Amino acid sequence: MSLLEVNHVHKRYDHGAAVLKDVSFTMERGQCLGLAGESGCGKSTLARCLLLIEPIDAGSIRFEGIPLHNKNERRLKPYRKHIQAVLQNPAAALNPKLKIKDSLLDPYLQFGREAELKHFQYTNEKDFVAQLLGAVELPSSLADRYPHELSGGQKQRVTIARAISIEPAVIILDEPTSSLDVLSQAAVLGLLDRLRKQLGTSYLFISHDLSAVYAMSQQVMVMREGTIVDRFAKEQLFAEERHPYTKELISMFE
Ligand SMILES: Nc1ncnc2c1ncn2[C@@H]1O[C@H](COP(=O)(O)OP(=O)(O)OP(=O)(O)O)[C@@H](O)[C@H]1O
Repeated sequence: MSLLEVNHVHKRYDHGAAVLKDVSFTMERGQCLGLAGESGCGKSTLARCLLLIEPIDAGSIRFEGIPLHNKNERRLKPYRKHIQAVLQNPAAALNPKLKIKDSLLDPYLQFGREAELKHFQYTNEKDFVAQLLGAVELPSSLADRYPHELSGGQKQRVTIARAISIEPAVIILDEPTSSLDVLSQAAVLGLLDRLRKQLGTSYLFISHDLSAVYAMSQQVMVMREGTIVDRFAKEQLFAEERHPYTKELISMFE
């Protein structure tokens, strides 16, 4: 059984045109599945549907075979801990009024007891926060700072630490490095890759940049105007049977 199974999902915003059109795919355990496509094609909408923030209009989303789509909040709560997110703008993702340690503890306080941690151990707040900061290669001295006292790269590492804190099965990474400079981008991508291997987490890695998706993923999907037009193993990127749109995206980074 696949970890996450998306079947024939359709989505439109009120009175607007269809944004997701018959989207189907599966995600396997421990893998990074990439999703590339140009701005506005519906990638973030798909991310929000998978994070159960946006309802879908038709189709299904299953986690370990259990349907999640359009369940009420009470019935969804047990599944929210399995699917976490790291989004484009870390400044917006962190509450400016909370110290880093309090942002880091938030998911554990919400879901920790049910999370059955294997890699991190919770003995007390201070030690747990230090373990999380260590995992993303930040000093524990940052725990008492506020977000505005951190660089963009450090903030994004904090949002990654927060996402992994309850060891979710899936992390949706929606353009996680696009607000960072080139050096920080490479460092954060390297960190994400190491953490996936260490923790066995599955990633959906979303980017407009096919070369970043290629670098991170074992399987790649290409989206165009709300439809997945191509899916292939990374090694098949340059194969003749690639969709013409994939070839167009490849030509942009060659
Ligand atoms: N909350 C919303 N209400 C109405 N329309 C929306 C909403 N969010 C997104 N859209 C529209 O849905 C379409 C897809 O947007 P989406 O953000 O999913 O694309 P994207 O591929 O993630 O783009 P980008 O890479 O620029 O973030 C766009 O036409 C956008 O204007």
